[in-house]
Amino acid sequence: MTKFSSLRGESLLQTIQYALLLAFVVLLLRAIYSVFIYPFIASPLRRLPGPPLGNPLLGVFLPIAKSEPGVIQRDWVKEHGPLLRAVGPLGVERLLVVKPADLDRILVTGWLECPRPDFMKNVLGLVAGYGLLTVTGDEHRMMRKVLNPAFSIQNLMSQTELYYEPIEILINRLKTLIKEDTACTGAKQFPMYNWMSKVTLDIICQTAFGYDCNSLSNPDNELAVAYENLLKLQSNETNAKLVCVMLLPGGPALLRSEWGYRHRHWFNKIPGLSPVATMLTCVRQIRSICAQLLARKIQETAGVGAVDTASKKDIMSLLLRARASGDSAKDTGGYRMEDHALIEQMLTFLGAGHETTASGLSWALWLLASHPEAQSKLRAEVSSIVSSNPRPDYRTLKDLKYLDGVVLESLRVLPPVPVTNRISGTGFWLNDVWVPKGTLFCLPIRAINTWKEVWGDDAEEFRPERWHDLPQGYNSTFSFLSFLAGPHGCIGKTMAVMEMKAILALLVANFEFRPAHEGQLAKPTATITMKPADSMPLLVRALSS
Ligand code: HEM
Repeated sequence: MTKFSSLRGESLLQTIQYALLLAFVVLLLRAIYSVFIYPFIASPLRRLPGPPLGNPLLGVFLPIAKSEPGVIQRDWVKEHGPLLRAVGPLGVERLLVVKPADLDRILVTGWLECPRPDFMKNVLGLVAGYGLLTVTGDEHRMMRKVLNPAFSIQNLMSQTELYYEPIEILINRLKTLIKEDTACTGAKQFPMYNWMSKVTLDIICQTAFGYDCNSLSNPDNELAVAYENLLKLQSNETNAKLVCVMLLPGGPALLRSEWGYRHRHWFNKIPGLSPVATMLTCVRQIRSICAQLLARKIQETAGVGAVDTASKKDIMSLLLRARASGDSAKDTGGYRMEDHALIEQMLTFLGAGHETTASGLSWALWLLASHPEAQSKLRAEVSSIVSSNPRPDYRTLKDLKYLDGVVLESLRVLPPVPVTNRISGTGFWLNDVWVPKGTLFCLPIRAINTWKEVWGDDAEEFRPERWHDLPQGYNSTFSFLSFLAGPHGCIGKTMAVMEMKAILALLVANFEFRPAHEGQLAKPTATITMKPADSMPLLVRALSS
């Protein structure tokens, strides 16, 4: 009996060994097929034009990593046309799509079949909360329906006044620092990205949560410090490391879990992965501040402390009032945003609404500094308005034509999000090309915004006037894609444009901006957003009022 069971045990062990060996061989063959055979001879996309396949293990990874964000994609479009294939590491194919009809298929008519890829949702969720940026389908539709009223024109109009306190603090701080400068030249060099990051953080805290963060005057503010530490981590390298951890089986769940957070110090022991531990710490700090702010808001909305909540214009107060009255649930078939989901949205607004706008403003200031004639024209337009009304309202800002051109043109030429991705959840025909399930789409925003076929030969130049006489081929949805388009297009677009206008109008009316030194070049770098690697040093001269 014992001999019989030991024989059975041995043959079971042998069977397991054979099964494991077989599984290994199958996986190996599959990997060899995907990397070395499929993209070269079997893929239905292989006949599309595109850059050379290069090393099968790395694909186009190195040229992308070495190039300025969005520029290599632009060069490929120039060389190979508006629908091309590039093969990334391990044979993963991506389609670059530029033509309006193709973008419409991916972003609008077929948006449900083309969601954000998992690695993108996981990275966005980790740094900007598991809110609107990470959901899709019905959940997204309902969430967006609940949030839309907070971004309505009517609400934005009533919020515009909230921008001005932080902007005035910024202007006074810059003026004081220029005056205190021992060189006394009337001008001083400032890392403008850092200042734009502070003012936009203070504005989003006011407009989204009614919270006075005041990072401009109080650099020790807990939220400001956590954000500063998080932003310091941003680099191509950190992004690549984070994506690698996210691609490991169980990686996203580990980073999201309480266990992962408690054992985050282990990342410090793995060479090169310490930024992951710091990132988890910063995001936890930001999340817990959001939870405290929400708890306070819920108390206010319940009438505790006799606060006049009806007059509060911030997004959170509005969402809580709608939730308490049951209005939001009526329109969304009973969908109710619970507290934990609201905290994730708060993180999303902070992440998506702060750094993007700060980058957009830094690039606008750079373009104005390097185009003094455009800066003078803008000053001529805004100075008289600002001198008679230092806090221009929504309508006044909207009617300033040259300011409008400057904001749109800088977002077109140097978009804060230079490239984004989607994935095909099912196989489908795109024109006459069969796109297999699982194909990555690279939407090269910077290349689309400067596509010569639409914008003409001077497409890459900064020329705000072009917005007053748009080219014939201009498509109002797909030729300027800085905020993307379709159901996942930026919910904060109008808010961001208004905020940029208010800040630029007041800055240009009060200061002159020049390059920090002769021959200065912009140094864009990107993780998720494209920001200046050197924090955009500019020479700032205070203008006499
Ligand atoms: C200049 C400033 C901004 C730029 C360039 C920008 C750009 C974008 C882009 C390109 C997307 C789509 C990303 C993708 O799906 O791949 C997006 C989505 C989003 N943005 Fe913005 N954004 C800006 C400001 C804001 C502001 C101020 C807020 C909110 C306060 C905001 C909130 C969001 C949210 C929640 C989404 C996800 C929308 C959805 O999936 O339904 N953004 N933004």
